[in-house]
Amino acid sequence: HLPVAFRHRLSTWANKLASFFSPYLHITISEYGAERFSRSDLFLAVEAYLSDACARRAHRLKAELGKDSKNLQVSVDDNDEVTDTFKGATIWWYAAKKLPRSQVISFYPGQDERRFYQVVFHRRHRDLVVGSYLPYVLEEGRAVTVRNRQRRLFTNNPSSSWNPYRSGNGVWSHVPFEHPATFDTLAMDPDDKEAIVDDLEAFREAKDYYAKVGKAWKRGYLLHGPPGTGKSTMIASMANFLDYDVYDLELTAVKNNTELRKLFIETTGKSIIVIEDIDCSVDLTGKRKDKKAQKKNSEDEADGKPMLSVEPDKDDGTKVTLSGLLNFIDGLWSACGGERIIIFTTNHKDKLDPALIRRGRMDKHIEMSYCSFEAFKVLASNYLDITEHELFGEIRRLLEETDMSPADVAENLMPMSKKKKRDNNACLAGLVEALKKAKEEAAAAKAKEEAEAKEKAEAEAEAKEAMEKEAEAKKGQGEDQGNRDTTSESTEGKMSNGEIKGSEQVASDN
Ligand SMILES: Nc1ncnc2c1ncn2[C@@H]1O[C@H](COP(=O)(O)OP(=O)(O)OP(=O)(O)O)[C@@H](O)[C@H]1O
Ligand SMILES: [Mg+2]
Repeated sequence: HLPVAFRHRLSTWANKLASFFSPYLHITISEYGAERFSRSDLFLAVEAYLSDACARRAHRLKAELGKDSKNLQVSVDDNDEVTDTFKGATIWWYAAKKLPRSQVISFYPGQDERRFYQVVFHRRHRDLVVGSYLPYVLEEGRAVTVRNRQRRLFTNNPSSSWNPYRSGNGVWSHVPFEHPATFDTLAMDPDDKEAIVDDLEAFREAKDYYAKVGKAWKRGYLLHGPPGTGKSTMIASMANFLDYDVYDLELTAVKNNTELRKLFIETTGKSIIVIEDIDCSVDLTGKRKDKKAQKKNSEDEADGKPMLSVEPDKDDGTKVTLSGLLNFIDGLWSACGGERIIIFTTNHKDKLDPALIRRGRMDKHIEMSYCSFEAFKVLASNYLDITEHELFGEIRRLLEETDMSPADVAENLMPMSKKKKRDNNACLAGLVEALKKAKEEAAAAKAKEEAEAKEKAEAEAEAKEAMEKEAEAKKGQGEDQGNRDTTSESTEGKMSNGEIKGSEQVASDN
């Protein structure tokens, strides 16, 4: 029943009086910061910190299955107090919530309440708390969040459905990342594998080093090799090893370079950005694009309309260009955030533009090749739990002679039959059979190819012979003519002489 102004004044006096007698200071950290739309980073960090470090000391807890979390999150319940100590100072935390005074009926119950944490400490610890304790809480809380989060696999939405005001309609959508591949299950040469693991580990810890040498904290890998040799599996293993999110970028759904840049900006740190089958997904020939632009230019001129500036490399809003992609990986924008790994996969490394895969863009080129014996041993121990067998010798010999992808080898080691019990001998014998068959097929294909080549060569030789004959006939005619007209030396005759010489040489070479 008091007027508002008077009420405010009263509460200010009350606070003043309290602070005169009490030596304690309060800092409030509310859920929604200055930007009303997103939850404050500090609040989330405090929540994570308290649930990790101090929840054991609280009496009232609440358990929730966080949205992006793989396990239960226990945190301090509202209106409870927890105590923390930091460098000898005691700090009290309170969780509380404020209900809005407005009388508006909300569609989403609970949406309107504002939760906040309050940290209370003695006046003499002010500098300590503000200067070191709160930053420490922020850092710890972030680390806890990263540890507890469910890793995610993102894919880009088509730009027609981008809507920044609706959650779930951002530029990326995601599902939990649950690929079980690890470096232990990945079959490849052990030395190569170790080198890759080493490289990844070095990258993860190299924040300061990258800063020192003045490079953006990112690294590019190019995985190349025939189908079924484990390129996608390698990406999953890397993500699991590093504990990173994966952004699977579908280039065909990206309309232009601007969109590509936006997608990049929306990725977070600690992530792997993947473009699979880079040679197939988009036309990256810069030259053809130039031609198109030129054609467009000339059409514009033909219309007689005033021409707007059309630079050859300018993004005309229809396509991702090579230069756009180069900038995506290595331009100024690529330094936003950090701790990103960019991976391209391809079946044909030679089809890629050298600029795209130069060091600095794709720092490490990893070749995934057909199954070697070493790789086979990994598969055998994974699938059959064996490290030795009498058939290994034969398999080694066959693998050296035949190209078989790890995917095919794995398929042979995994008989999918519920009735039959898995029998190692049968599996390995089956693999030997398959290898023999593959070898025969390869030999047959080679023989066929050779026969075709031979046929072709023969046909060519025949054609040449025919040409030779024709030329000779012509020469004969020319000589006849020369005899008739001895005064003028025909240049044609010279040329045909030359031709004959040339073809004679080719024939003799053959
Ligand atoms: N090196 C490997 N180690 C373990 N498993 C493998 C390996 N290579 C292939 N596989 C098995 O074969 C399947 C196909 O492999 P993957 O998808 O990684 O091949 P890829 O190289 O990405 O092929 P593509 O070029 O066609 O995309 C996987 O499910 C995996 O189980
Ligand atoms: Mg693949």
